Amino acid sequence: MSTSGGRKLAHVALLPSAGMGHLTPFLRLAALLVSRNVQVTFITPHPTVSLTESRALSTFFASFPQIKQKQFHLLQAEKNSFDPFFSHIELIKSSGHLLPPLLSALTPSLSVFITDMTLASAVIPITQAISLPTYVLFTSSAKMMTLFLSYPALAGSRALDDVEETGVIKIRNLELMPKSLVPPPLLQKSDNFLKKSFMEESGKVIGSSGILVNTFASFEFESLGKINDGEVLERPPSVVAIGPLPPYDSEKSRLQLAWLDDKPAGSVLYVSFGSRTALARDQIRELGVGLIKSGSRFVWVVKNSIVDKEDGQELEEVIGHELMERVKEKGLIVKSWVQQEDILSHPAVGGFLSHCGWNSVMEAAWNGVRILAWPQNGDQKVNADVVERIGLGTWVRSWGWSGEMLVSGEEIAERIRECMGDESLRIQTLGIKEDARKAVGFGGSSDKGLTELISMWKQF
Ligand SMILES: O=c1ccn([C@@H]2O[C@H](COP(=O)(O)OP(=O)(O)O[C@H]3O[C@H](CO)[C@@H](O)[C@H](O)[C@H]3O)[C@@H](O)[C@H]2O)c(=O)[nH]1
Repeated sequence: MSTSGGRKLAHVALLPSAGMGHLTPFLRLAALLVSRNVQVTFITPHPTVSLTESRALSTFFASFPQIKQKQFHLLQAEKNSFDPFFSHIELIKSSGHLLPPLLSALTPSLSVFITDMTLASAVIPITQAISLPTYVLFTSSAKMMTLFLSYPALAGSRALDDVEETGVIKIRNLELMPKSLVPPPLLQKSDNFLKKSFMEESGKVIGSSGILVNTFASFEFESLGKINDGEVLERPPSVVAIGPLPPYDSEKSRLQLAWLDDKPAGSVLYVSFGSRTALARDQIRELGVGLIKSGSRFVWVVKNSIVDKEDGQELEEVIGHELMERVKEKGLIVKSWVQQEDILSHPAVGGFLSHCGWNSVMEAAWNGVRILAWPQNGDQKVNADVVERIGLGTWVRSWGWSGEMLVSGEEIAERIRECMGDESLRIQTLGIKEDARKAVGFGGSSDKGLTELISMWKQF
């Protein structure tokens, strides 16, 4: 705790997990806290997995000199998972014992620590040992949180065995969750990273001082209400919706937008599957065919490998010469990192073909851009379900999980036409944008939630 003009300031340290899907909400939260007169120390696991993460960190610290950066040098470890981001999460966790000296060297002493839900089991025992109140930032939806918090209990009962027969999961007093929404690794008998992570982290998150979640009350009213009313766990930690976490100024580059500038309002479809999802080569090509046949204008971000450092191929090699030429007639196609916020906030952009990574969902809500959902992995079907129910977009459930089927260009084109031509969806998404802005605006639900937390932290 420190003082400014005689008033107490809270001092908060943040420790994010691996990948832009986890780093971005932590950076946005740090920026938001600074704007609320909170002193922030940002702990950066070093090295990062992707170049994009290290670039985002450099830009961030250059823009926020008042935020103290502390590098957390990770142990050298063998990669033991097929997914580099999962390996890195393991590495951060196994380096956890290096945190105490780093934390005790921080001045003034910390009021609160905030970490990611994927790191809770390594961090919370350490921070509890030094009586440091620790919160978890849940970077996915509140609906996904219902599954996350109840998973150990489900795994300990017959619920997961019965799912093959019943086709649904029953989480205490909640509406039944169809098996088709649940990430398949969570239902496998064999051990895997996600299952292990849900088992280990969930219990520790339950013992945290509270959970912050990047969503807002009117968007996920039911899930938030059920968690806080004790209908998921008998005694849940308090869950506070603080989203959508707004982008900070230096996230905007305004570099790539010339192509969009002369396009009619709402006429362009933005196509991206987030920071770590590469479609199979044949699916990428069918998607290209679909985009052309849809007749829509588009900006398409092609991703060919999970980690950017490993992608040495040229765009033309990935999508083929002929398709490349045809695509150029109607669209802008890129194979590098784009500033998604620049694109989604551009008036020409009216639709988003998205995998429904939760940050992308919140960014679409923030900008009032309708989603055509094409979830691929993990939490993304649960998120797509939220999107569809609230009226932010449409979802073709039959497209399945990544790699389950090859979705034809013809089918993709038809769905794009439907989504982009849906006037009522356009109007609904504008209403959601208003609600999103209200939630974080002065006196809004997320604003109030964060304000209350900060005043409590000042007392710690
Ligand atoms: O070229 C790009 C690609 C992505 N982004 C940004 O990167 C973030 C990506 O996050 P998200 O949309 O959530 O997707 P993933 O990168 O796939 O995120 C991972 O983390 C999320 C949060 O836990 C989960 O919901 C996802 O399923 C998981 O894959 C967003 O802020 C995007 O705006 C860009 O700015 N430019």
